[in-house]
Amino acid sequence: MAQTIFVLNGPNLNALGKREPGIYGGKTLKDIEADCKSVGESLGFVIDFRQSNHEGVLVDWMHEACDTAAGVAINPGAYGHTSIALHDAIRAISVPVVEVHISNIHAREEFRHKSMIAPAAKGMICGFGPYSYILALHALKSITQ
Ligand SMILES: O=C(O)[C@@H]1C=C(O)[C@@H](O)[C@H](O)C1
Repeated sequence: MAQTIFVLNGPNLNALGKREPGIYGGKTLKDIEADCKSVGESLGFVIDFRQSNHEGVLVDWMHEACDTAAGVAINPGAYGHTSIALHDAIRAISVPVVEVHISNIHAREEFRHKSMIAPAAKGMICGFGPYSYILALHALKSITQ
């Protein structure tokens, strides 16, 4: 039976492809979704790929994942640096969560260096471009056997 993995995306990630391509690359979120679904299938996962610009929606999806998914990969966007609500949502659920960032947040502006959710997550992958998502799927495979 294939396991479902939620891949959640936060604010402004719907603009990938147009948004600062020098930092985030030229792939659209649709391109990344296709990559995740293809690799996910090879790992025995069904990928439920979603994006919202709204913090509370992401919190609601985190709770939903607890009931219906084996794990979560989340690129929280800027909410990664600010959201106690997402931190608490991750602590509230029993499935593993991997934080993903396309860019290396530690090599950027100071305000991006801190993650509010990494301490609650299983781990974080950042800086490998869109491939960061693929690495997160492999990480989830290794801990959801
Ligand atoms: O690299 C990324 O995917 C993250 C995406 C964003 O939208 C930023 O607010 C984060 O600071 C970095």
